[in-house]
Amino acid sequence: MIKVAPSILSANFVNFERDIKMVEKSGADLLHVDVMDGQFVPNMSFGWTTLAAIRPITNLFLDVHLMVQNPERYIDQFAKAGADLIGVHVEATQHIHRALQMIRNAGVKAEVVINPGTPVSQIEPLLPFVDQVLVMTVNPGFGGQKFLPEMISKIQALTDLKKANDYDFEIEIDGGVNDKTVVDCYKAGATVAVAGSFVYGAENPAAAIESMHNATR
Ligand SMILES: O=C(CO)[C@H](O)[C@H](O)COP(=O)(O)O
Repeated sequence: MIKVAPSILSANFVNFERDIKMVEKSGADLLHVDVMDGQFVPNMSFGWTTLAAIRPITNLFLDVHLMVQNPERYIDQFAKAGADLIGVHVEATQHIHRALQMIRNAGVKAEVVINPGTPVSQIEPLLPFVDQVLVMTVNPGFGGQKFLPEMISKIQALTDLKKANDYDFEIEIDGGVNDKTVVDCYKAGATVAVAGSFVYGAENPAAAIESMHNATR
């Protein structure tokens, strides 16, 4: 079954501790932390000082998605703040390979992220060096958007490359994911699903997480 990563972008920002502990108790497999700089995406969220404050309050794996222009500038800070994985967008830097090397050198798992307008071919040379690929299933910047089904063929293409070359990376999806949209993504090979509004907007977040698990058994 797919691993579910609630996105704290949809949590209550003055009640992070309550909202993070709540999803931990509700069966979340990891925690997705969305960092937005107001430049790579039109929205802003928070930086590494917030991540450092989150680290001691949860045992969940911290999956940090940097929606940040030139993320190399901040990799060491996010690694020191307690990230378990750091994701960087191929569209956000001239030196994606260096950025991924910096992440691994900091002792953290490395992820490359692609926007809906970016083809898989653009990251093919990087696949031997990553622990996870994030396929954005909305244009990044905001929670609560509609899932883009055209992205399923990209998940399948990554799965095919993974099998053909015996690569070892997780495939994560992010944006508009719920217990319905997750099904075809899982069938195409997605292994981790980020869910913001579907989990935090639910009357019963534990049931929402369970429904995603059940839909992918
Ligand atoms: O990266 C993101 C936005 O850029 C969020 O993680 C994503 O949108 C999750 O929100 P939702 O599940 O409500 O679509």
